[in-house]
Amino acid sequence: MKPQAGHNNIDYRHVDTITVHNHPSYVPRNQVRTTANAQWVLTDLVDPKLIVDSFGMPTHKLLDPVLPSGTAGNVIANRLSENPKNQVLVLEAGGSNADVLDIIVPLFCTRATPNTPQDWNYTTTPQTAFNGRSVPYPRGFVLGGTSSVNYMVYTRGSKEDFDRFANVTGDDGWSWDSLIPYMRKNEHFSLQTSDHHNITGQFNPAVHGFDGINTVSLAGFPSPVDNRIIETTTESTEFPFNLDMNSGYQLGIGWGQATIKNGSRSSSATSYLAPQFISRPNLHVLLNARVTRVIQTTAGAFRTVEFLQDLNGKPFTLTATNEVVLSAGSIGTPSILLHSGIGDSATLTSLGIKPLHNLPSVGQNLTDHTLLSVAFLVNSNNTYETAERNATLAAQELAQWNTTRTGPYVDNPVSHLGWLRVLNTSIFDQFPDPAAGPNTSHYELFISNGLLGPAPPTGNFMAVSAAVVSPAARGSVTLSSNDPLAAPLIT
Ligand SMILES: Cc1cc2nc3c(=O)[nH]c(=O)nc-3n(C[C@H](O)[C@H](O)[C@H](O)COP(=O)(O)OP(=O)(O)OC[C@H]3O[C@@H](n4cnc5c(N)ncnc54)[C@H](O)[C@@H]3O)c2cc1C
Repeated sequence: MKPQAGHNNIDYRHVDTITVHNHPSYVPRNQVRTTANAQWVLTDLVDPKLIVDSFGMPTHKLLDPVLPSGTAGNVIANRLSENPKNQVLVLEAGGSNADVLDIIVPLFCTRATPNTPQDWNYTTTPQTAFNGRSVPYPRGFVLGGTSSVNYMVYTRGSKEDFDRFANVTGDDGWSWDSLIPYMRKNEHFSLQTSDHHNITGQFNPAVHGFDGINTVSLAGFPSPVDNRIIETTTESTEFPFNLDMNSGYQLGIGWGQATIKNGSRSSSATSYLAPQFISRPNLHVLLNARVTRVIQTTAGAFRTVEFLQDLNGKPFTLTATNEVVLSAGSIGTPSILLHSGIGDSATLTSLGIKPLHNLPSVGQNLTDHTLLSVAFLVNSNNTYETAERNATLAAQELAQWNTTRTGPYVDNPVSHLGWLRVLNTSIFDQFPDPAAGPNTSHYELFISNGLLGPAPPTGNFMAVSAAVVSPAARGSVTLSSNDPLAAPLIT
């Protein structure tokens, strides 16, 4: 399936150091710079140490990387623009996140994807393990990227996960101890929930940050399954209670934490590009700008970005005087690199793309946590399905959310989480344990008082969704052609 074309409304906010020629809808705000080749000019971007790609790993040094605006991209844009000397431009292929109810109301997160205007609407190639089916592979196509469409569950990796990054990279900067200050710096843990309930015993304050930009909160509306889940943890050794699964030790069952602020989604667009930040004169955002390539400016340096605003129109280019940060996510980043001639040279040549840098690992080792939602029929009518089938009740609950930010719509559907390991470990006599260590889970459970998705005509449900969080399988992102608008092959 092809990615969606998006809208062609252009949102130029405070673009004051950039010149655009031949673009009828652009009216520069104040300072205009004219360049001989009619390109856009930016100044002073980026501390390379801050650059991360979609896996949270450093981007390839070749690209000291203008910013696609995803979850990571907006964080970097915010941090860089703290320095008034840096002029930062964020380019986003999708549209604005503002006023899109399905990506604001937490309970509506299951409607945000797949097959919506805010989704790239990718599908995988036919998967042998799925009996030849191809499945949706959602990615946010909107300001804030996937943080604008995800389920908002706030989870850090385990200490062992981060320490493994440090070992693999040989860079202690990726260890848990090195990164925890940054996790705190990101986080504004809210001590107040929408229903003002007592949150003592539902999290561990010692492991959180309270002064950051991205709000994290506990549920603000009680779920009918709350007590039963907590009772299970006292009755079963298989499912022990964990006060805070974000402490570095993740095993057990505990209360869900979510990137929700006052009953609304906190994405990297609403937090890191909030009004107090987007009003900075040196932070600029351009929507509906589809990057097609980065272009080599001098040997080994790619400082020019090519992008389209009209998918059938002529491309624009802009050149950063310092560097370009490529943060287009786990699918977008390798796609752009490959179309730019950075990848396996032989494969690129066979597609008619001129190879510029032989880097066979680009697009390889795609790792993801496959999730399957398991539904249980329940004999209660107090589940999400009831309101979904009753338009009057749904309208009342939405009105309650709208006026008071209370009621069931303030939360995502995941009340509790479990991080667990397979019980029968004899399989690891034959295969290496893919988890980072003995205190790191193999699978994650998301517990919800209803289905994660549209309600069928009858029945009430409880869902326990399972995600494989230490997968052994690896996939890839490759190109089907040299057309940068063609969807990549996700295998
Ligand atoms: C349905 C779903 C639910 C999820 N739920 C959770 C959850 O509850 N908790 C959790 O921790 N994680 C969750 N995730 C995963 C998490 O949201 C992502 O891993 C994370 O947001 C990725 O961030 P990123 O910065 O790497 O990429 P993204 O946030 O995807 O950012 C990439 C950005 O680049 C833009 N872009 C891409 N290509 C181009 C181009 N050519 N030109 C211009 N712009 C481009 C995209 O439009 C996007 O804005 C979920 C993911 C999905 C799909």
